Amino acid sequence: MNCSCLHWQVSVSGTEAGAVRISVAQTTASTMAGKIQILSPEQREQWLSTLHNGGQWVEVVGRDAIYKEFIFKDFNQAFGFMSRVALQAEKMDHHPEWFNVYNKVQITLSTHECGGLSQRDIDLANFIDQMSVF
Ligand SMILES: C[C@H](O)[C@H](O)[C@H]1CNC2=NC(N)=NC(=O)C2=N1
Repeated sequence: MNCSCLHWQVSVSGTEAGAVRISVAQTTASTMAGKIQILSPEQREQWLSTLHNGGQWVEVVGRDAIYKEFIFKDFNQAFGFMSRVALQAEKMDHHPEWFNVYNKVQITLSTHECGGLSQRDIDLANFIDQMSVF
């Protein structure tokens, strides 16, 4: 399996009565080196409430993702912004879910690999915010 967010530690031990005890515990993603980790509640709260977040990314209800709407002067500006974001997304191998009508761009970020928010979403969100002001 390629998803690395949930890790289950299964241990099997004998009991005095001869039965087998199986205990299952969820371990933290941070024990798995090199895999993308889902953000902790503290990390997401910290980012969502800091100035790095232009203040307008919001958590999606019912899904572990963040969302923001951008309004530009016209389609030309909106599409220029999308082009810059697209190039960076491809470089990062991390792509937004987005919707565009004329001067409006709605963006949702989440990480498929772990089924939720990761540092990659925060990094891409920070880049997107930088690209939205010109
Ligand atoms: C197979 C490919 O590497 C993955 O699907 C990449 C591409 N773009 C991606 N984009 C996003 N948002 N999350 C991912 O986990 C992701 N993974």
